[in-house]
Amino acid sequence: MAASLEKEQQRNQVIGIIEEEKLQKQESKGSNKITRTQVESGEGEREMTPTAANSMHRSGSRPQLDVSKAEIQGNEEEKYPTILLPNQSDDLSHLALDIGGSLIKLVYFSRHEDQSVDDKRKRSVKERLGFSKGNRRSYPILGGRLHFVKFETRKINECLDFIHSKQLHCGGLEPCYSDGVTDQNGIIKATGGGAYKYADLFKERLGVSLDKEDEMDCLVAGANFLLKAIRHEAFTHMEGQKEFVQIEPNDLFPYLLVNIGSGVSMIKVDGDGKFERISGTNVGGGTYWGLGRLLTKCKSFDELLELSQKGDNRSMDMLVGDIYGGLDYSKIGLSASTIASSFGKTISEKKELEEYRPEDISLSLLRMISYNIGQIAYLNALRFRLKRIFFGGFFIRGHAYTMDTISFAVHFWSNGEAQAMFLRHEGFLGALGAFMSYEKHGLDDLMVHQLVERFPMGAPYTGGKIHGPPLGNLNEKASDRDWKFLIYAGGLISWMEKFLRKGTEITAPVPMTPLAGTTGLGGFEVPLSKGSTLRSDASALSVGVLHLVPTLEVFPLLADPKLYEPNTIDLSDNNELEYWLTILSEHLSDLVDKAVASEGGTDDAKRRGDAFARAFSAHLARLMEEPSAYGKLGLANLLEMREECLREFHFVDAYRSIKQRENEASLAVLPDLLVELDSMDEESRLLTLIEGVLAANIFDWGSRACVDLYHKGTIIEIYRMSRNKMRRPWRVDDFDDFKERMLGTKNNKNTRHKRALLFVDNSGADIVLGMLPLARELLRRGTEVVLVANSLPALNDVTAMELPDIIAEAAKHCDILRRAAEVGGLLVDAMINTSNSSIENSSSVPLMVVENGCGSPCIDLRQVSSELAAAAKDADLLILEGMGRALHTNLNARFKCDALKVNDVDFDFCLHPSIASMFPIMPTISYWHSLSIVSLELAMVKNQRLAEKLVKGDIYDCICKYEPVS
Ligand SMILES: Nc1ncnc2c1ncn2[C@@H]1O[C@H](COP(=O)(O)OP(=O)(O)OP(=O)(O)O)[C@@H](O)[C@H]1O
Ligand SMILES: CC(C)(CO)[C@@H](O)C(=O)NCCC(=O)O
Ligand SMILES: [Mn+2]
Repeated sequence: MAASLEKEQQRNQVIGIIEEEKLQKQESKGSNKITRTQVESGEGEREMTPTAANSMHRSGSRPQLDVSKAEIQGNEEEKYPTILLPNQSDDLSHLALDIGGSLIKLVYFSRHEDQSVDDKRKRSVKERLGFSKGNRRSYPILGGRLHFVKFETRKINECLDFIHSKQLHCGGLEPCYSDGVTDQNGIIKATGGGAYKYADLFKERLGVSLDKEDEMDCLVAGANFLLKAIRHEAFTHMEGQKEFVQIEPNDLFPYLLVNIGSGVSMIKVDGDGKFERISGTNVGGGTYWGLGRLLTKCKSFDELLELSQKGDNRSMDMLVGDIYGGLDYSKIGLSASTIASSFGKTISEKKELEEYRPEDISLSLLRMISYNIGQIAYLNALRFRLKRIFFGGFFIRGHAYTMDTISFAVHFWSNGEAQAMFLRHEGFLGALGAFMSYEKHGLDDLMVHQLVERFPMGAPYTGGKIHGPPLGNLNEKASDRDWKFLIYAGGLISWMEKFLRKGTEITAPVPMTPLAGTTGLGGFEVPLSKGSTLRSDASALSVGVLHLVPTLEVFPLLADPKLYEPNTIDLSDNNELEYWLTILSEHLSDLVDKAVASEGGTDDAKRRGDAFARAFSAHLARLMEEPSAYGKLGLANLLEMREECLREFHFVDAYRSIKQRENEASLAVLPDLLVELDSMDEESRLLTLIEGVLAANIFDWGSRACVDLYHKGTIIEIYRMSRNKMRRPWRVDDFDDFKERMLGTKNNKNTRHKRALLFVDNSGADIVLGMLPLARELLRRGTEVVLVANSLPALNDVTAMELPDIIAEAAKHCDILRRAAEVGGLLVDAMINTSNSSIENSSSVPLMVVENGCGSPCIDLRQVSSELAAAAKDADLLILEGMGRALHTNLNARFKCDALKVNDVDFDFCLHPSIASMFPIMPTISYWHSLSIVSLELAMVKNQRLAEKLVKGDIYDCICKYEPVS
């Protein structure tokens, strides 16, 4: 009863919105009242320019934004003011379809509320730094997520159910009434033959019209978008080796696009919207699947492909050797193992179909078709002198052997001149292109740094909504079947329940990469069937959800964003990967304990903790088997995945209570520390401050060795112990040079820095006793300080949200901090003692807090928050603290201003050979000299065995490295 009442209310709301919008439209026809808003939002174009040739067609086809009550936010004089759409549903979704002969591909967009609240801190930062988000566009930016899903065309009903269950056909407005009531959002972009064939079915079942977009247009638009906007979208695949390539957007054209769907289209692409379909072949994916099904009685495409992995085509194919009595035909370059005639061997034998192994049939067929397509592609590339060939379409299905075969053909016939490349979103080109044909999505001018790809780590849907593929896909093949189950169960059974049931079945997935030896001159060897099972559906996990975050920006102080590589460690080295995967898996149980405790240790929390552990281990196992399963992976991505996985299992902040406890304990001793510091002269104070940063950075819950320490002593004991160990000279000790830059020499007083950005790391002692006192020193010297902290929790890192309270507490004991925080607008709410007796100079530089835009212990400076980007504009000193931000990432980053990197190096994360080796042999990073960069490396080594072995030092050794401008 209650439910139906609620439904009715919602329905009235929806109708209310629609009615209101109609009203607004009528109004706008009669007067110019809201035209500005309309023009800015893109909606106005339709109303204002009815004469434009195709405006009728195009405007009608666009899912509409609800612009009722729209108002300009912020300054009217701004060139591109942000428009607030109070009535626009946050869940506005757009859906586009590519309905092919074999598969239906869906790309849909879901908008998610900006989780960060627009709090006082944010507003004051905005005021002070003078920026407003989203000033790049003249219409509201659609931040949200792009999801990729596919269904078999023969099971179109499942697709319709899916769309219906998620209300994708009506812009995500909930609830949507397809039974008779069709709202104005009932138009969906669609491409592929099915856009024609199934138009009536969509109308009938969902009440929507399909707006047809040309298939070739869409393929090209999708490919161009992916190649320009997604980092490492393309890769080569030769002899089992996958290598990601980054192509410069201005060096992309011309190329040949070969889309291997049911049939094959070959398109010469010369630019955006500039292309020609130069060829095609009817021998394609449909041929393999169709013939294969008839010949092997396989029930699914994957089953057929899986069979091929155990096949030996020599029983089917006639080889050169079969014809030449075992000899090569070397005169024309054919080895005995070259296939002379696919399936040719079967003519000379008196065997019936049943007497052949289905495995061999499948392999023979796969090779015949892949090789043929590769060869035709090559010939067409030759016709137009195209060097690059990109292969898309779901025939490829991320299957190593298929890609190797195609690559071999291209390489062999072109003598290495042409290169075959594959796309991670292989089969979604057309659907993406259709999606992009909605105007004013702004998708076409989204830039690389505004897209973040995330893999659903275990939670197929949260809050009752499906966000990604179901869990079963981790090692289950029947993805489509699962979808159905989940849709119907959606809301009734939580995904967690399902996971817990499924969890026991999750095992390390089986590899599908045949290793070396697949190809050889003039022919192929039999694939090494290392694994007998085919990996779960490629689209399920090889392609993540694309998060569109229009507010992300490239950190403006990067010397050269093109050369910037955040990850210090290259995980494409298998030993590295193995080392880090092991570390993460060893940390897991400890992390789960923390996570469960953070949620009060309830039964529910325990179950989720258990599920999280299983999901994350499964991902680690998967990566161990197939390192490039998630595209090009850096350590930063790996660490972020862990945090994301926690969040998916609803662990908002696993270290919450630890952080709180440590903050309190540290704040309690802060006054004493400040008194101690104030009694020192400038020089010893600076040294003590740097020691303090190093010592306090010992509180790192990412490190095993440190975690063990915490069980043995109080925070303050450990901190004191840590500081007492700071005996100089440190293992590497350039402190004096740094001091000179800060304090100058007797004859030469150095100028102060204008603004320092301090990238802070952990909560507790690290921030309170380490970084805050350092910030205070800079403030005292007249340098503005911006504390840069995480947007979301990660390990025990302090977040931007938490900082104002910590600062307010600290400010109670310190006038310098208090004034600066006041000026920086951080103390609006805080109840602090306002007696300003002893400080004579009332003009203070501000202390500010900005969020960095990420939720991981590492930071990719190509994708930072607009706050940080704005704060960076006037900064002339950078201090990067902690191993995540200054070591795992950004160790090699080059900046446009002075940079000070403060790392502690701890056992688990940092003393891996690759990193440790950077410290004893400092010249390896000597190229810093060539830039105007001042950097200081401060490191503490926290493992005896490794310290001895690798740095020839002792546990808790410190490294302080400073490089002055040359
Ligand atoms: N789960 C699957 N079910 C069916 N076919 C699959 C599957 N996975 C991969 N394939 C292969 O992918 C092909 C379809 O690829 P794709 O979706 O790119 O083409 P399509 O759009 O359906 O076809 P066309 O563009 O020719 O109309 C199939 O013919 C088959 O070879
Ligand atoms: C007919 C299409 C374009 C449908 O996607 C595709 O299946 C295809 O390109 N087939 C090959 C037709 C040919 O050029 O021989
Ligand atoms: Mn197609």
